[in-house]
Amino acid sequence: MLVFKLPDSDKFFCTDNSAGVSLVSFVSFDSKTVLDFKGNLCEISKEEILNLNVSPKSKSPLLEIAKETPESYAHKISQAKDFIEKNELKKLVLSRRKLLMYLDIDSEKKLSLAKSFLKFSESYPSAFCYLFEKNGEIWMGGFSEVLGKFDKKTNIFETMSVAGTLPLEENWSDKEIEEQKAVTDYIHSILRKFSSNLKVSSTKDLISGNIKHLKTDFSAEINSESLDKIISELHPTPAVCGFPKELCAQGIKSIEHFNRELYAGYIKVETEDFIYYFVNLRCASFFKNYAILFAGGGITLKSDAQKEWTETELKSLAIQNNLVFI
Ligand SMILES: C=C(O[C@@H]1C=C(C(=O)O)C=C[C@H]1O)C(=O)O
Repeated sequence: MLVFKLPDSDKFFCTDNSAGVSLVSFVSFDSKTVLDFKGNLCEISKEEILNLNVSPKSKSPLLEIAKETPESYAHKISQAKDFIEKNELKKLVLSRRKLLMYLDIDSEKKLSLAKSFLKFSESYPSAFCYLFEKNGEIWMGGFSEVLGKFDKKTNIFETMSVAGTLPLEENWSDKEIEEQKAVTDYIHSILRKFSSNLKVSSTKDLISGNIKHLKTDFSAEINSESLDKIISELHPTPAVCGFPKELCAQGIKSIEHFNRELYAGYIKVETEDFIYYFVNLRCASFFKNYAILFAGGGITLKSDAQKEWTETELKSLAIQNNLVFI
């Protein structure tokens, strides 16, 4: 079962499981896992979504997940800074998992994932939002960061550099500006190999609920045969990993000590006119009595551990604030 909504659209879609095509695929952060959803895309109403029976069955081994605290995260941030210094990097994106026990919230009520998905979709109209259940796993997520959007008719490829995070009322500092520039420079260096007419926008604010990011848009005419290569070169961008990517992915693994799974991977969606690749952020996996929320942020030598913790707390509220218990 999969339901999703495209950015700036109020229509919901599902896949009909028919054999042959797979128009939606989830690719993990390390690109090793690909979850294909079979069938054509069909519109689905809110009423039909509410009738879906999506309830987590499995209990994941809770004890394996050490509880992250501001102190333990500060220690990881200092390890990330050592790694940045030693390897002369611009940034490294560190993340954490937040455990949310439903029973702690309200023991009388039950989580409704269908209602939560609809509320989440309403709260983030410009985001790609999804909810799926496959092979006993349930994930929900959504964000407006696009790794790629390819127009099949015009061969125009669009992408964006999104990084830097602050609460809405705060002003940008050099830390966020440098952090986002590292992503912009990286995307630029790849796209210019594939297109001679690359257009780059000015940098603007991207508002996402209670926080904002810096965003630069790219547009380029490409050869359709280059599409897969462009995506594999772009992913993971320094918005979710770092540069050079293999070294940074190794550093992240040794500091974070968990498998990111689908978090910070991407979701490929093919429609009649476009092929989209959405960055899988602001997401969570759901179990019988708790959810694991994933959130991270770019670390530079200028990072303040307390602010980085707050950033992950604010990011995890995208999911947390939209959970509906009935
Ligand atoms: C890593 C995440 O977000 C990414 C990292 C950002 C940052 O470092 O400021 C901002 C937006 C996203 O590109 C996340 O939401 O977990």
